[in-house]
Amino acid sequence: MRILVFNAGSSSLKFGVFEIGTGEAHLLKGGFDRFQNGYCKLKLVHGAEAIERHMACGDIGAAGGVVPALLSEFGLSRIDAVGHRIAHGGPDFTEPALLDDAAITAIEAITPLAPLHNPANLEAVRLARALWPALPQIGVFDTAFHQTNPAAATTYAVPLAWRQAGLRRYGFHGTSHKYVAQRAADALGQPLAALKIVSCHLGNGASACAIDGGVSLDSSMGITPLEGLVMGTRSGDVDPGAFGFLSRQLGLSIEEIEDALYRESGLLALGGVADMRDIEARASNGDPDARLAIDVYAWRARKYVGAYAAIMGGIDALVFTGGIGENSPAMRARICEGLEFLGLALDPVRNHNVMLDDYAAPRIEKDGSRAAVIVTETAEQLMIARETAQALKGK
Ligand SMILES: Nc1ncnc2c1ncn2[C@@H]1O[C@H](COP(=O)(O)OP(=O)(O)O)[C@@H](O)[C@H]1O
Ligand SMILES: CC(=O)OP(=O)(O)O
Ligand SMILES: [Mg+2]
Repeated sequence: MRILVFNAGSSSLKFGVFEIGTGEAHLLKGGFDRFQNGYCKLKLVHGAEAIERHMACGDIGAAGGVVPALLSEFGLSRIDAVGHRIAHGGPDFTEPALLDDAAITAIEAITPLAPLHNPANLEAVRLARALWPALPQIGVFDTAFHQTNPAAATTYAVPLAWRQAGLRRYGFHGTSHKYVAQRAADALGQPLAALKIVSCHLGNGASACAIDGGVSLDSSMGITPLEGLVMGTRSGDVDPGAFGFLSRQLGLSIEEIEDALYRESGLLALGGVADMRDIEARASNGDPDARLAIDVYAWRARKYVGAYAAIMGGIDALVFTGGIGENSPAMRARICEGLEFLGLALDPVRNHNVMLDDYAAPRIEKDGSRAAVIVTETAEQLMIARETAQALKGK
């Protein structure tokens, strides 16, 4: 079965074409990012060929519109199904689902809980339904993997009426955390069931996940993808008392505060730009704001690694993935600083020599480090293709 996958993130649109059957083949990989002034960057991988293009697409919607032409350019216009990343599945979408009118209405209803994601995800769904009305469209949810989190992890200590209204923690990036945990187990040559893993998905959005025996135990994201780590434009953890403070001191409304926590916070607020590549370039030129942004980012991430080692009673492997986790040796080193007390020591040379591809998930801990440190590409698109094929097989 040939499956086209759309993965709209908060700063990028990724897509892939897969043949999933008795075997698995990745026929085309693509990613649009760095949207600026009506343009963006497109990276394609087709077999052994890597292609980069400068495209006249100002946003994720416009980028999606280019995909059919790319499929025909590479002779991949015949597809059998479309798989979609949907960030927030709320309480009802706990497994892959056929995206019919009723499902789309239900996902729209959750949109206020993922304002940077669900609208972009749904834009891709609408586009694909218009282009391929006869094909099944399947949604795969970021929140699904975290259903195993115990009540102790998902419960906010707030009034019962609020909890009854649906206020609870969900967790996101589940497709990625699930995939990289298995990659880590493969790299270690050990069964996933025997491992305590802390996975750090550090992209434009970022989250940490405690995975014990292959099961998600806790995620740093909450009812929305705003809680937890510092992100490109999102704050991560903030004292909820900030709402009252900002309302009294600055006269801000809840909508204004929320909007700023999603779109004007994180690296952008601290260092002036949302993209870690730019932050690192500024920091290496001595910019104190960029340096502070890196300090806060690493501190928060390290704090979650320690917390998750504590709730699992140890850590066998720390896994880095996502654009920053995969590509920034400096950030990996900063996060691992001082974690020797957990039996985790990074090897600086291995950390700097990481080369990633579909097959490599290198170990970068020092010889003798009790806990492993592993870097791996994530493969949300592949996971979505697998789950789409699986869902359709059951039909
Ligand atoms: N070589 C690199 N060094 C540091 N950061 C990088 C590098 N390449 C990508 N990144 C960062 O990865 C982040 C985007 O991650 P990605 O996983 O692609 O995003 P999304 O959450 O939209 O899927 C950006 O902050 C970007 O700067
Ligand atoms: C949930 C989330 O933050 O996703 P992304 O990293 O793609 O923005
Ligand atoms: Mg992403």
